[in-house]
Amino acid sequence: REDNVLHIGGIFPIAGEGGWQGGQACMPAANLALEDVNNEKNLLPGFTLKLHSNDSECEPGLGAAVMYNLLYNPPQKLMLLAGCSTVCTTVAEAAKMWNLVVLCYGASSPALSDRNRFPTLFRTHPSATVHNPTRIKLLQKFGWSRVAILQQTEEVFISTVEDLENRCKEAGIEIVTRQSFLTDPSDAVRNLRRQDARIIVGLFYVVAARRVLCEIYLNGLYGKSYVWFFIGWYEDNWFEVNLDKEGISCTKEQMRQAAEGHLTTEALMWNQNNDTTISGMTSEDFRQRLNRALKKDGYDIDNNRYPEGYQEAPLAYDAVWSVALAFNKTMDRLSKQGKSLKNFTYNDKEMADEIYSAINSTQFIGVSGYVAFSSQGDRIALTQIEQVIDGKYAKLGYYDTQMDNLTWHNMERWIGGKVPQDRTIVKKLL
Ligand SMILES: CC1(C)CO[C@@H](CC(=O)O)CN1
Repeated sequence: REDNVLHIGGIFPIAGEGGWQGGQACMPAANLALEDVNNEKNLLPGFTLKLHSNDSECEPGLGAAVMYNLLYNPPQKLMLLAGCSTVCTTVAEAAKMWNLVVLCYGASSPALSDRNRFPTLFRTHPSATVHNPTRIKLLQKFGWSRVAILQQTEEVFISTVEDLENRCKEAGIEIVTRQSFLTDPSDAVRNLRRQDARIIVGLFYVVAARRVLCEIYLNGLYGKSYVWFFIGWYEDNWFEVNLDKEGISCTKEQMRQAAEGHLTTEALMWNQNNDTTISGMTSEDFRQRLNRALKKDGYDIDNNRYPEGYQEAPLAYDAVWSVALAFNKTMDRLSKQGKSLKNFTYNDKEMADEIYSAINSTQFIGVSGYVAFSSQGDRIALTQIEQVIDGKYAKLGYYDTQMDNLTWHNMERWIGGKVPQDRTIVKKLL
């Protein structure tokens, strides 16, 4: 029935070039979740959740236009889903004027962890700072107290490095130098060599990573005396592809040599164990269903032709479940006051606060793992550590920051057969 529908808005980055077109897989994932929550008989009984979506192309201006269209065209929306850090920043900063919760399934920018600027923002996508406690844990595990930082001057990496520097200070780890570059890393890498950097944390997008790796090779900053920390969400063979297209002067073999042994950290986005999640599926069941849906959309999954955002699809699926569970909780509370969500209007602050507190306390086992939000609305997530061994990524372990628990498989391999030192050891001549 038309009047028993709860409407939400969805802003997905699909077309366009700049940024992350993750809506290609995240929108189908969100639609699968809508199907599932609406089939869940004891969830929002008597009501149907409906998603009204449009494409932001990961452009904040277009994202704002999509938001206004969703808000100024009936039916009344109860909250907004959005992806891309730039779009979420714009939408979440404006949404408070309509008392709307914004749930971001694809936004990693640390700047979004700010309740003053974004009072109604929640995200199922962890902040990029989630890597930092893991980096510190690994530095401590291998006894490295002298590190260098190499970063690309992009907002997300600038704020991540600030968080990392604070954590290094707290842990008594010296940052011997912090080098940054916009597009050409050659000077920055040469400066690392001059400062005798041995343990280096690198923060850059994947195209810049290939340029850095070739400079590492040319400057000899690789092998048994060096350890590099890279970001783990590049594609697995990132250091062997696009070399001609991007004008990389190193050969595939040289890139492999430079890449051997580096460590990576990344947030876990797919539930790692065989948990039966709140949807009744395991994450592998979800993968099969998503693949079928994407094949229907024309993606040649069997030949590894994945849409962008495949990695983050569980975050979009769980975002819709978060909304349904929060609305369910809110409906129960409101019915005791003789009210209903279907009467929500944009200036109903009380009802907006009910929705906010319901989502704030939402926790469940999803296909992306345990879903819960910090007081800043950030996703609480596990991180995974890998190392390139013989040219392939091997899983070294996982870190649960909340519990300070490192699960380690003792698989790591060092080129020199022992843990590299974080500085040149000058032997005292007797
Ligand atoms: C892990 C990544 C690729 C980080 O950027 C996110 C997009 C964004 O923050 O704009 C999507 N997920």
